[in-house]
Amino acid sequence: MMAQYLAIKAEHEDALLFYRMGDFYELFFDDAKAAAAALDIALTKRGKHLGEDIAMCGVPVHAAEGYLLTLIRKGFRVAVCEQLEDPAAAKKRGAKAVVKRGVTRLVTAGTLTEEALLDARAANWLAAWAEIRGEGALAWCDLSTGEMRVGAARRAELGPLLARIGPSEVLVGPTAEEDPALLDLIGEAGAVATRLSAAAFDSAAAEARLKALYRVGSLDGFGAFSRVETAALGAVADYIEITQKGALPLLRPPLREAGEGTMRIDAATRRNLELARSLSGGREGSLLHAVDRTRTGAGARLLAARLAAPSTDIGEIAERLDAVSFFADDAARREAARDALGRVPDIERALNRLALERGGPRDLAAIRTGLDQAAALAATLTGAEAPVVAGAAAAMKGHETLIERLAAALADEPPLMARDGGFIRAGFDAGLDEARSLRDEGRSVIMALEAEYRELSGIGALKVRHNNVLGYFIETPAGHAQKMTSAPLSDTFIHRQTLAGQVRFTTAPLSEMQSKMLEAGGRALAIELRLFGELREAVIGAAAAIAETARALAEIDLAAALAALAAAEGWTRPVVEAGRGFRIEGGRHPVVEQALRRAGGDFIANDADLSEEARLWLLTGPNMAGKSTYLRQNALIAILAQMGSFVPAASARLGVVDQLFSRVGAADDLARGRSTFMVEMVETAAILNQAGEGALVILDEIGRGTATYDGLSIAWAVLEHLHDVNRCRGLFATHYHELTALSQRLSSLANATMAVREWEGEAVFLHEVRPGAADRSYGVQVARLAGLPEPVVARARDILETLEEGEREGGAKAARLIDDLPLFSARPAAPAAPKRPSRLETALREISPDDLSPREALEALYRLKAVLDE
Ligand SMILES: Nc1ncnc2c1ncn2[C@@H]1O[C@H](COP(=O)(O)OP(=O)(O)OP(=O)(O)O)[C@@H](O)[C@H]1O
Repeated sequence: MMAQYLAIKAEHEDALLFYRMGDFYELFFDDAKAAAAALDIALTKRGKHLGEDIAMCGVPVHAAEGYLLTLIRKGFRVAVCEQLEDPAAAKKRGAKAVVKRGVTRLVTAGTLTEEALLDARAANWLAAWAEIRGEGALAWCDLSTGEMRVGAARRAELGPLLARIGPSEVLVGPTAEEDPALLDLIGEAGAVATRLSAAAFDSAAAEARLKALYRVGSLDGFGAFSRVETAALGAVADYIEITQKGALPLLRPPLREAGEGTMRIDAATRRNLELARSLSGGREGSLLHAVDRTRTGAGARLLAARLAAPSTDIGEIAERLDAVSFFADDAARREAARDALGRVPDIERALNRLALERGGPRDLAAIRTGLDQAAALAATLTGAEAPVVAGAAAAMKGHETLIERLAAALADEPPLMARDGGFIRAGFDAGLDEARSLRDEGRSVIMALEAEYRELSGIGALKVRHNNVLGYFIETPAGHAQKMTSAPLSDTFIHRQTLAGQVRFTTAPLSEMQSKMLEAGGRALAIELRLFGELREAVIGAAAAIAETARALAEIDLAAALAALAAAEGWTRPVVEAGRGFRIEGGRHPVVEQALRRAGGDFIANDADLSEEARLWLLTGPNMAGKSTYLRQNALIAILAQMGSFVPAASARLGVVDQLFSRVGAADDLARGRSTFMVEMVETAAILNQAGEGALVILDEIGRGTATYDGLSIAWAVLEHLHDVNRCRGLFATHYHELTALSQRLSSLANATMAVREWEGEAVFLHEVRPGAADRSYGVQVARLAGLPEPVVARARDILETLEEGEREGGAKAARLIDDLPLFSARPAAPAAPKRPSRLETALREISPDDLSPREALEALYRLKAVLDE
């Protein structure tokens, strides 16, 4: 057995080998050590190999999925090695024959399909990056839903593309070893990199692989792909072959995605705007989380995809908005649709599990229920004019025959696994009904035998029981053993087993009945499995139409969810048009607004108008006044509008934004050995080099990470460049008030500020954006609010006053003033500061209590009191 193990393991060096032994998957050697540590399970020993103990650990087969998931999440790959024959068959070959085994599947992060291993509301992408002589292409595929995409991309575009897609696993060629920058990009996107051989990326071999994968004779029907695109697709196909061991998924034809057509948003901007994840890494706090009202997993996945890639096609955006309007205008239809959607299972994933021969009766039932609900839903959408809704409604119909067949065949609540049987409805198949009734009659015959044997033996405690080892048997308390094993009863009862308290027997009629039942049960299961296969074939035969229906359901779910969101949150339909307008009235930040509401606060709405004379806004204002929130809300409104959603504003009219950049003076990126300021500058450089006229740029306190004058100079030059060269729309928040003077020189730069009211020496933030420049920063007030010790606040206030005075009176004076600042006199409040004793203290010290008579003591007390009252 060890020889067999080692041979199989040698073919799967880079994966943990789950070696099936009966009811367990066992792991050996280093695999066992790694898995025991990762899963926190016991590490044991089993025999010796080359004189050393063999480390071993195991997981029960019925609970394997949970362990698999933990291992995959921790970055492992797992080869699942099954027993390919019945152990009894091996025994027939000889007592020492080893059961045949083979790897039936390689489980990796990008190739999961099981419901339990997947997040229902997120896609699971497997991507492949191919490069041929300087040209690159990325292919990406979701095995669980059958989606396949490909797009040419330059190396510089790969980061943003990976950030948008968020794959779990990226396949790369062998040269990636010498390409740490590529591996970094993949790591940053949160994916594991898997290296394949150069042959996997061979574009000529790729064609043959793709033909086999799609079961087509020619790829022409899919459109023309470049060599490098074909290579990337081929690598995905190769990996599917390796990991699925021959099971063919139901992939849709590869969809070509050119970079055009979607808003370009790089990884830093996505992080910054917290589109799919908050800065702390979770879903909570992200835009996606705040806007997700979908009722189905497929709807949630579509929402995530749209939010990750807002459109730049005005017609497409308008059509999507029409669909949302349709549901926004008709609350009754919306709620009816959402109710129906709540009952729709994940058809897409069920379909693909069936195709990969990993599906069970429950997946068939999911298709039955899903198609049935889809037809009912389509009936409520009649007369819809919005083309997206009308198109979806049409795609949701036409499955009557299949629904009827599945409904007639399947039990209402079928089991997960086909091999458990019991999922075909009674009355569907005469042969099955007959086998089942034979099996069930057997049970009543056996129960009748029990009564008969009780009478025969005169033992009232005699019982007929069943277990998996003996099958049916007769059991009596041990006290009756003598009687049962002597004549005349021993003629009927054949001894099987003696336990501490009981003795077990069988009889000829019982064994005979049992084998009849076994045979009938086996026949029933075989019939069920045959029917399962037929139903599965029928479903696979209609796969393309079912997939269409699934997509239509997701589309309706998304439109109805966005409409529900708009109705609940008071959002309005935006206008997205050609040109470079950007006019928002009463805009709000969706995430901050919801958080404030939960805390019982109100969000103050603000306008923005980046029309031609004021393309760039320079926003000054105190800390905590709401600058960052305002900047981001405008970017988020553009994203929402272009993904086809209503927006949190009283009105919004936007010229299409084709690139979006957002930067904040970043946090240290120590892991990559870069300082805050370096990161900030690298990212700013990317914007200045890339932003075109259709871009929207959001810069929050760029330049703050260095010395004041360096920072100011950089911010100044960046602003000029954005204004004169990039000529894009933008919002620029800064603490450098000096920059406000630029608005006189730069024709399209406007100053705006956050309104603050001073009240009893404290700053009250009104969160209102107004034209003009801030007069001061209120940093010291904020520091005080934050609980800085009072002496530090007082000292800061002194220094600030001195510096401001210095600034008014010129540089040389300022320097002198700083020299003059009474550094030590500013510490009077510090507890350790030396003080001159007061008169009362002096008087107290002069008293020596031991030398005083009671009367003198009283007089001293009067004296002290007098000093105090002086
Ligand atoms: N429009 C608004 N209405 C109500 N509250 C708001 C609004 N904008 C911001 N706030 C509140 O003010 C807090 C601070 O906002 P924000 O971080 O945007 O300030 P900031 O000016 O960028 O501060 P800093 O300069 O310190 O980064 C937010 O957490 C939010 O609770």
